[in-house]
Amino acid sequence: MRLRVRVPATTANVGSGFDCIGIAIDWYDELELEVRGSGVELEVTGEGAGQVPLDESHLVVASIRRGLEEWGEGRLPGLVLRSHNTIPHSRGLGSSASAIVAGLAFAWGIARGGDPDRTELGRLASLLEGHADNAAAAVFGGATLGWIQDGQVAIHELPVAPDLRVRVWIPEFEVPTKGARAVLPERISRTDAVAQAAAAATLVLGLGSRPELLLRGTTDRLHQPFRAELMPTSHALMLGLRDAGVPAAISGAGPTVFAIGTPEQLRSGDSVAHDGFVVRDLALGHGVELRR
Ligand SMILES: Nc1ncnc2c1ncn2[C@@H]1O[C@H](COP(=O)(O)OP(=O)(O)OP(=O)(O)O)[C@@H](O)[C@H]1O
Ligand SMILES: N[C@@H](CCO)C(=O)O
Repeated sequence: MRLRVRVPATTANVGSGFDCIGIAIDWYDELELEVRGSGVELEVTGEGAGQVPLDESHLVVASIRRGLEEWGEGRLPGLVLRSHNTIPHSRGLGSSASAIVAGLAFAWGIARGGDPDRTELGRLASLLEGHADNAAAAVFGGATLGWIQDGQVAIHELPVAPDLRVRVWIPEFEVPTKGARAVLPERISRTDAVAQAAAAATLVLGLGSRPELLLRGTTDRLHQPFRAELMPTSHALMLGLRDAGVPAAISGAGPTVFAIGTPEQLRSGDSVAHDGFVVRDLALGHGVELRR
């Protein structure tokens, strides 16, 4: 059996939607899987090559195993996995969620065949990742609202106006998500909670049909201020872009800076200095694809 998976990069939080709003972007990892013989053989090219493990602890292989426990017989068959990675790791572009979603899509193909049930894929991917924002977007594509509460996963696709585009500013340095979560406070004030809820609702309106609300909708009091010390140059760039009118936020747990808006809104940041960052203009992405 041979299977192929194409899985998008994602940005999470989008400022106000911490741990619940995610957006897929048209930037993909491509993976091929051959089910044969015994043992696990891995070939990794591109991002993470020489860094990710080449045994069963590899995140894609571990996710295949987990998916087979859930949907199949549980036993990991002999595998040859070729992973062509373009999504940078630990930069806030959802590489770990993409790897988990890819592994689960393969598991579905092995155990069940046919198109994956996206709700089921999103549920398990969110639980494996620990939060649903990147995982939901990687599974469904476009923009999603996804969260985990009391062990239950809820995912809804969000409407996005067709003229919205994405720009990312990617630095060389990495910030592992684990470390970026460790600096977050356990509690926030009621004032901040109200501001965050209002901003997240405003973000949904902005994405759907009112781009002039995106600048307000991408404000945040829950994570970005506390993570600034881990990524001072990203934080300064994000603030500079916002001063110029660009709806910018830290992408996921950082350190990439992300903006979504009309082409005109994104152009308003063209003169903001961004030394040390590589800029990419992108569209929204499709959800994971599984092919034979
Ligand atoms: N394609 C992949 N294959 C194997 N392991 C991967 C792959 N992509 C990511 N990983 C693992 O996930 C780690 C990166 O996960 P981490 O959560 O720190 O960052 P991220 O997912 O890129 O960013 P964010 O969650 O902020 O969007 C890598 O160091 C690697 O261990
Ligand atoms: N919502 C997550 C995204 C990173 O995976 C965070 O900000 O920690």
